[in-house]
Amino acid sequence: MDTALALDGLRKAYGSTVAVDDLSLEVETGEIFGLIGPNGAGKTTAVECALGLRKPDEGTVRVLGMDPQQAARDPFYRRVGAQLQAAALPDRITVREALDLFASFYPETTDRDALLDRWGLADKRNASFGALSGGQKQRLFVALALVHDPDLVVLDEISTGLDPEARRGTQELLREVRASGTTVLLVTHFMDEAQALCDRVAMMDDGQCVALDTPQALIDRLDASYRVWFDAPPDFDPSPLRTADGIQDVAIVDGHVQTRGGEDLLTTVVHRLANAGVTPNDLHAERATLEDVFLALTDESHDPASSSHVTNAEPQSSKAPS
Ligand SMILES: Nc1ncnc2c1ncn2[C@@H]1O[C@H](COP(=O)(O)OP(=O)(O)OP(=O)(O)O)[C@@H](O)[C@H]1O
Repeated sequence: MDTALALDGLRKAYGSTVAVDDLSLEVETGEIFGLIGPNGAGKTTAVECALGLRKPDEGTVRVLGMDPQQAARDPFYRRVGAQLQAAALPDRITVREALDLFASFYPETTDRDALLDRWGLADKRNASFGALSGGQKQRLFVALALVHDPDLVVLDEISTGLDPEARRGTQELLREVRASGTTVLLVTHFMDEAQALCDRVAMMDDGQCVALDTPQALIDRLDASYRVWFDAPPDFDPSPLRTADGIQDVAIVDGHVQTRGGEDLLTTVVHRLANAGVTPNDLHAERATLEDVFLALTDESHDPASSSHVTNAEPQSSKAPS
C-alpha cells in the first residue's frame, strides 16, 4: 500500500507551548484516516505542517512523495485539497461563484454541477454564502476542497455544528469520496464519527500520538471492552458485583449502576443480580467505543467541561479487591 502522507518525528511549538511533540504516522493511499483527540491536542497544528502552512521545528513531512516546504506550490496544491477550521467566505458570494473562483486556481477541475449535486447544493447554486445554513456552509467548503479532484483531501472538523442527520449524510459522502480514489485525512474530536467512518485513526493527546490502529483493533485491546448498566434500585448494594470475577469496574452514577468488563460481563451481571434477588430495570449492554479507548489511554487530566470528547459521566473505578 502506498503512503499518501508521512509524518516522522514532527515537532512544533508556539513559544513555550509544544503543540506537536515527536509525532510520527503514515496515512495510506485510499483510506479515510482519522486524526482524533480533544481540543488543544495538536491536530490542527499537525495538519497545518502537513499542508506546508506551518514550518515544523523538527521532523519530516512527506505528502504524496513531496516535502510541502520544498515543493513548488502549484504541483503540491493541485494534488492536495483542504478544508480548514478557519475557513471563511464573503457573505455575498454565491455558491456557484465560490466554486468557479476556486476552480480558477487549477488547470483541471471536476464537473462542478455534479459536485454541487453530490453535496446537496444544486438548488443553492445562486444562494449567497451568508444565507446558507451551517450544514450547507460546511458542505460547500468540502465541495471547494474537492473541486480539483485531489489525490488527498484534509478536512478539519467538518462536522462541528451539524445535527446528527447532517453528520451521517456527510459521512456517507466521505465514503463516496474515498471510493472515487481520494485519500481522506479527517481531523475530528467526534470519537463516534471516527469510529463509524475511519479505516484507521491516530489518537492525539498533548501533542503526541497515544494510539494508532483501526478503531476496532483499538477497542479490542481494551481490558474492559463491554459495558452493562441499569437503573440503580433503591438501597442497591453493589458488593455482589464488585466481588465478581469478570467485572472490572462498578460505579453508581446519576442513578445508574455502570459496570465494565470482558465479553462475559452481561452474563455475570445478570447472574449476580439474580442471586442477590435484584431485578434490574432498563438494563443495557454495549461494546466499548473509541471514546473508552481514549479515556483508558489518557490520564484523564483533562477538564471535562473544556474537552468536548467527554460525552458521558465517567464512572469512578470502585472494584473492591477480591
Ligand atoms: N497560532 C498559535 N499560537 C499559539 N499557540 C497556538 C497556536 N495555535 C495553536 N496553539 C496552541 O497549540 C496547542 C495545540 O493546538 P491545536 O489547534 O493544534 O490543537 P487541536 O487539537 O487542533 O485543537 P482544536 O480542536 O481546539 O483546534 C494548543 O495549546 C493551542 O492553544
